[in-house]
Amino acid sequence: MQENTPNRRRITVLGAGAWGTAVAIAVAARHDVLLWGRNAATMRDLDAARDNTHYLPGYPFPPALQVTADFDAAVAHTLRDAEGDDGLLIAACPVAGLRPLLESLKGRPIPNVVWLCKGFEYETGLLPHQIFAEVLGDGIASGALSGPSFAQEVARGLPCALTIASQSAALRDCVVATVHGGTMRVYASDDLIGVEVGGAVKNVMAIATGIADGLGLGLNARAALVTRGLAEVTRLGTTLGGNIETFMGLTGMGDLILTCTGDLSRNRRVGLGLAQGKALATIVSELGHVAEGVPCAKAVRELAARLGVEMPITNGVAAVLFDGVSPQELVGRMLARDPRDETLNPAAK
Ligand SMILES: NC(=O)c1ccc[n+]([C@@H]2O[C@H](COP(=O)([O-])OP(=O)(O)OC[C@H]3O[C@@H](n4cnc5c(N)ncnc54)[C@H](O)[C@@H]3O)[C@@H](O)[C@H]2O)c1
Ligand SMILES: O=P(O)(O)OC[C@H](O)CO
Repeated sequence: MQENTPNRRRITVLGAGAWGTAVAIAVAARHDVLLWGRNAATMRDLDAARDNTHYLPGYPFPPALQVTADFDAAVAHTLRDAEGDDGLLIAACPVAGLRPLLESLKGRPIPNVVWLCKGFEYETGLLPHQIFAEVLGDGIASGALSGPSFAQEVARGLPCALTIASQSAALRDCVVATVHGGTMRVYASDDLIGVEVGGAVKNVMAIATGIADGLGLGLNARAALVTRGLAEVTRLGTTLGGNIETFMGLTGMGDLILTCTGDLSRNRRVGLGLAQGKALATIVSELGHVAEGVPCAKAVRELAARLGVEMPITNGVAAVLFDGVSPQELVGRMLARDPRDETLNPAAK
């Protein structure tokens, strides 16, 4: 196997949830990593235990991973060093936290920035790269790192393939040189829209598949839902300007398959809980983690309605989450829909 030995780089991960912690553990095999979290008491616990007992218990921190609640120190860790090398700043918060996090970076001399969150902003319907542009403009090399990746498997060092999407070739090269290697493969793309839409809408499809599986509708129904879900993701993504090819890749079909079928998915577990008749508030509180598909279902329903894009599965999930429609009623509605041609944008018969 070909060895990949990148230069040692200073990396800061902003956000100490499950995914930020897993990525920090993975990159600390080859780099000097600082993991920042906003709660000082929690970060002291992590430091003492050398384990994220709150969000990702059972995966000991490697020696090159340090933790802090000091935001200034966390950002300064990635500043250009005496040799002229820039560090890498990784934003690992949920979509809801991205705007405030980026606001707190304003006016600082920051280097390359990558975000890991998957969704549309609830209030604005914006994708993460659009939030970044609104807050920090286009003078900083930035991009989305996305793809099929459960935190627990990455923290265990199991193989995983991700995509770095950015308009900046230098940023893409930097992330590939830094993160690719060992058990981690990183592919590059310039299709930010396609990559971000795939990562966002698959979470809604995972809730739908969780509902179907929880109701015992069978493997045929699951395959149909994932496939029609991919058509729906692709329809919205191409309307927004994404490249159709991207939806067949890691951040499209790849992440859709993983999240719809893997029981480690928090979004799939939301759907399973809904099928059991649990209230959304109960499911979310039992989960103890973010389920991006919940706010995303509402944001995507509104966006698709504005754009005139047909998204029946998303609309159905949003109806169960927010309008009091029961999972059983949703199944009836989906099966009663009029027939369609199996093209991307069919005319109603
Ligand atoms: N867990 C995974 O396997 C995984 C994999 C790939 C991508 N992601 C994405 O990464 C993002 C973070 O997921 P996670 O698994 O780390 O979530 P998590 O629920 O495990 O942790 C969320 C972290 O963000 C903080 N947080 C919560 N709400 C916040 C807010 N409004 N503002 C700022 N910080 C906030 C919490 O304190 C916590 O540290 C999500 O967008 C998720 O879709 C997760
Ligand atoms: O646990 P979920 O449903 O948030 O999914 C985690 C990752 O996005 C899978 O790639």
